[in-house]
Amino acid sequence: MTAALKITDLTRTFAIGKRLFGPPKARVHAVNPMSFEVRAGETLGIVGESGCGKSTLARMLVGLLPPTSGQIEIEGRALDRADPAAFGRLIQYVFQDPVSSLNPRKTIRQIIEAPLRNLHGLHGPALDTRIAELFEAVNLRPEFLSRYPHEFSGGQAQRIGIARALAASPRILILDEPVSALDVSVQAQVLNLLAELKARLNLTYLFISHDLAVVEAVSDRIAVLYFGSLVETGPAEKVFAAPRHPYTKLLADSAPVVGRPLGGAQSGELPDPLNPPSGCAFAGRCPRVSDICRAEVPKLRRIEGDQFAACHHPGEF
Ligand SMILES: Nc1ncnc2c1ncn2[C@@H]1O[C@H](COP(=O)(O)OP(=O)(O)OP(=O)(O)O)[C@@H](O)[C@H]1O
Repeated sequence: MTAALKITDLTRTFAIGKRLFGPPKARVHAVNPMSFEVRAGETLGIVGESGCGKSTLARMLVGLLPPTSGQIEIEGRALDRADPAAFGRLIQYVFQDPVSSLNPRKTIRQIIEAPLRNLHGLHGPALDTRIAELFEAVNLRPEFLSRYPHEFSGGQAQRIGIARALAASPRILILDEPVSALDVSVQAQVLNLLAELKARLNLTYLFISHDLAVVEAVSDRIAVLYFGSLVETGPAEKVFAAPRHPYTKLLADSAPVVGRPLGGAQSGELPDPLNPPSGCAFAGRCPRVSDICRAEVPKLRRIEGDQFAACHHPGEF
């Protein structure tokens, strides 16, 4: 079956200390050659501590940032960066901070209208019908359309953000910490809405979050990122319960409580992104480190069933 989303050797570096002539002084490797697939109808959770490359990956996937190299395919079609509307019609982004992601000078109607006009050329009664449908889909009252973003609570604003993303009729949503800015009481409502929309519209989700309990609850599979690389992927019920990569174990051990972020895992030393180690990037923090770990970057390989890890000593802890 064709994957909903497939990335192949996707890479992004950033030049630091640019000079007018000649090469930059240094390069940060934000995303190292990364390959994975997301199956149709699946939710892939993406976790990892701050700076591991989650946002850079997400921004490449929605066409906001050009990759340094590699390929992005949606439903078997390679995305062409020369055609940003092609990205827009297939893959959309829901932002972490719902209120500030909405233009404060535009009414909600203007915000929702833009993708319908620009990507689908809708106008007149067809436009009105589609706006009404979208508002109903996210359980918002039609009279809200004439209001401005600051008049809404976080939960309502996130529903508007979701309606705006759906206006493009995408196949895939990138949900970047979609509930972490919301009150706990509202988080479940928004998560339920997302689950309902996914089933109804046959969507595929990438769900990025620091909150392991939320990721575990909403995902079918989970991908763990460390220092710009995928270090483990597998079924949601396996990855934290029976981790194979020592970094996943560290995350799982440090966030046992629902709603608790990845606090404890931040205590170790991350390598210097300007001067990455020659072997495994986790070697400096790993209790099972050996000579091969310092010499050779481990490749992501199948450990058991659908569980993959990039470790020279998987599960040995
Ligand atoms: N525009 C940029 N210029 C230089 N370095 C960058 C740029 N954007 C990101 N980076 C670097 O790339 C790496 C990955 O950053 P990224 O923001 O993707 O991580 P993240 O996992 O999303 O973190 P967070 O959860 O804090 O948003 C970091 O080392 C970061 O400093």
